[in-house]
Amino acid sequence: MKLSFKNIDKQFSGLPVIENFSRDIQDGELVALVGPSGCGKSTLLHIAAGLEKPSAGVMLVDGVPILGPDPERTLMFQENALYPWLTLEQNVSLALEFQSMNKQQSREQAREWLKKVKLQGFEAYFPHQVSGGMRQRAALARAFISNPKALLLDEPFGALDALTRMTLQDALRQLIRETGPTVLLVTHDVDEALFLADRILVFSSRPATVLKEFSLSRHEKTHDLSEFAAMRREILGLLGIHAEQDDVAKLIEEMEV
Ligand SMILES: Nc1ncnc2c1ncn2[C@@H]1O[C@H](COP(=O)(O)OP(=O)(O)OP(=O)(O)O)[C@@H](O)[C@H]1O
Repeated sequence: MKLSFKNIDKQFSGLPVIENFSRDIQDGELVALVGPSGCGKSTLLHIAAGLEKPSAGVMLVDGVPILGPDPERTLMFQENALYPWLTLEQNVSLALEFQSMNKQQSREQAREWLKKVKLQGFEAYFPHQVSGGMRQRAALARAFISNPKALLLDEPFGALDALTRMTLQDALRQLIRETGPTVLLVTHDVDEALFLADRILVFSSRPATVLKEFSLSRHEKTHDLSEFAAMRREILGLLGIHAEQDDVAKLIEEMEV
């Protein structure tokens, strides 16, 4: 599924948030949006989801203007993604029940997906009975179960500790490889963007415009980001974070000496 932002402007009560944003996200591409807090990244995601209408310009899906939300374009948030009164299995199966699949088939598929994200044995647990990382695994299963053509991820692992985040990034990358959706990923984590993305758009503060675009699609990805050190430093610099403030940058610099 190709997502096209065409000359998008967005204001909230006269406050300009997005100015003349145009980009095509190709079928199967993963594009990360990074930028200062409050610059308008989530707003772009909401426009792609059909939850917000642009003030000017048009949002196209495979060349056709979108009319509103659609399960083909699935949004996933940082937290509160699961219903606390439903078990993990019920939470995951609900995505299919909403699409009118019968309950028994939905539950069977939910169990399959929970297995894929390594939650076998936790089907009957409620969200508060498992860890934050396990909740986000279940949220990933729920996002992928309906086989969306586009995934719109808003800081999906932002609330997790660094180690859990890395295992979840691996799980996400595996699921993306298996199912091939187009992905827009909003993240504050430059390393996450470098690890997952084919392309990174770095935004200015509000109103959001693209300061620079980085292409990574030809690189083989690992969590060892030394290959990306220069790009990483440049992105952090564009965001106003300099090496002396950044522990990982310091570490990489020490390694380079
Ligand atoms: N529905 C809304 N009504 C009014 N203002 C809004 C609405 N949604 C977003 N805004 C405003 O638009 C601006 C951009 O918000 P947005 O959530 O898109 O930023 P962001 O880059 O995703 O921020 P963060 O990284 O902190 O999540 C903010 O000033 C926010 O208050």
